[in-house]
Amino acid sequence: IMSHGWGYGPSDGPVNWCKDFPIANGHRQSPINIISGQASYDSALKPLKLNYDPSNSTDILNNGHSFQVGFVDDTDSSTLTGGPITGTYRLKQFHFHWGASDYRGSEHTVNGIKFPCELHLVHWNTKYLSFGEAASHPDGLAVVGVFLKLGAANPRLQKVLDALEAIKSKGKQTTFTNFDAKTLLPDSLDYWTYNGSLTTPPLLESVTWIVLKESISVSLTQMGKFRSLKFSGDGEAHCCMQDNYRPTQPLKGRKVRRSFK
Ligand SMILES: NS(=O)(=O)c1ccc(C(=O)N2CCc3cc(O)c(O)cc3[C@H]2c2ccccc2)cc1
Ligand SMILES: [Zn+2]
Repeated sequence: IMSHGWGYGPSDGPVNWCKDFPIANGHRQSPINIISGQASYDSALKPLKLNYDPSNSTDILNNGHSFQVGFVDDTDSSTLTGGPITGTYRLKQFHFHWGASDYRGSEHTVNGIKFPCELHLVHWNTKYLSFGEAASHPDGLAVVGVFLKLGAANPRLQKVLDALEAIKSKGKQTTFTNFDAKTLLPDSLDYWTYNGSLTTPPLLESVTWIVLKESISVSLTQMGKFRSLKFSGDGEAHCCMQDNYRPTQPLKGRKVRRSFK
């Protein structure tokens, strides 16, 4: 895990990231507030194609600022194609951002509305040799964002949440195989898209964001499971993993397109 030095607390949080990562004040930073009435329909946008092979999931890791489920990405077996992107992007990992309360936690917002949680499925452009290489190019990454909305318990989340018992603190990792990430997606793949960045340091401006209009459900109890994780490592002062989201950033003239009428 990269040396942190950054976090979501009062001294190492988003307002201070610009000191070590000046690109924080760049022209294509994420997340943003999506104003639905200002997103223009683009008939040239293709449907999203997500082909995920469940046998590619490998592990689940508490990296000290979220937890992520990793995938083997040495072949084109779990890919994103179509949508606003050209070429083939490989699934590398998915992770979440969430709040300390049910009224915040998502990174993107819609008409100023915050959701309690947001899922990010991270893909990298196979025209580059690796994720790390792709991350330094403007068309290197594509992240699919899915909002989680309070409601009935989501059975498809349960396998992920049950695995959290084993990775409570920073640096903990356990095997996590045969997980079909496609089961986390809503029925509709209608989306908004815009050019942005990683929402965590190094905040690289290399992400084509694809934010789904339809949300998936999460229950209060399931939200409690997210919040049972720790930012801190074993033996360190206990620090609940919550509010691990970056606030929305200025649009700076960017256009948000939508794939749906
Ligand atoms: N929220 S997000 O914009 O969707 C996002 C996507 C990918 C990543 C990511 O996979 N990595 C690799 C692991 C990692 C670990 C860190 O401690 C860290 O500070 C950043 C990351 C990022 C990362 C992406 C690109 C280059 C270096 C690191 C992070 C966030
Ligand atoms: Zn993220």
